Amino acid sequence: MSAEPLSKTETERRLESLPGWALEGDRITRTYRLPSHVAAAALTVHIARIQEELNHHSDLTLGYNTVVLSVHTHDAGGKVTEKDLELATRVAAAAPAHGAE
Ligand SMILES: C[C@H](O)[C@H](O)[C@H]1CNC2=NC(N)=NC(=O)C2=N1
Repeated sequence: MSAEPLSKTETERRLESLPGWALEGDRITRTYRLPSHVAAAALTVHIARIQEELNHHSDLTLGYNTVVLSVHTHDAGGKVTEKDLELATRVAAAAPAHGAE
């Protein structure tokens, strides 16, 4: 998978198919709200497994009933690449089963 930086325009176009995800500076971000703290913790573990599988890791913050992801590609100088979008797509597919919104 390409680790070439994507343009702001291209990134925002791709995020149109990822509801709730946003481009903030040079990162893509998403806040998930969960039914409980334990549900949020379980989603965090699930995301960690996906990140290990992809060998691509976000900053992942567990709150009372939230999970916040913020990610860019270090190997591309901290810019957004296809790898970030792949991670977002995988997380977006996994989150609903946890009751995430
Ligand atoms: C050596 C290892 O493959 C690299 O450090 C991986 C690990 N996880 C990563 N995560 C992110 N977000 N960007 C990277 O460039 C990256 N590189």
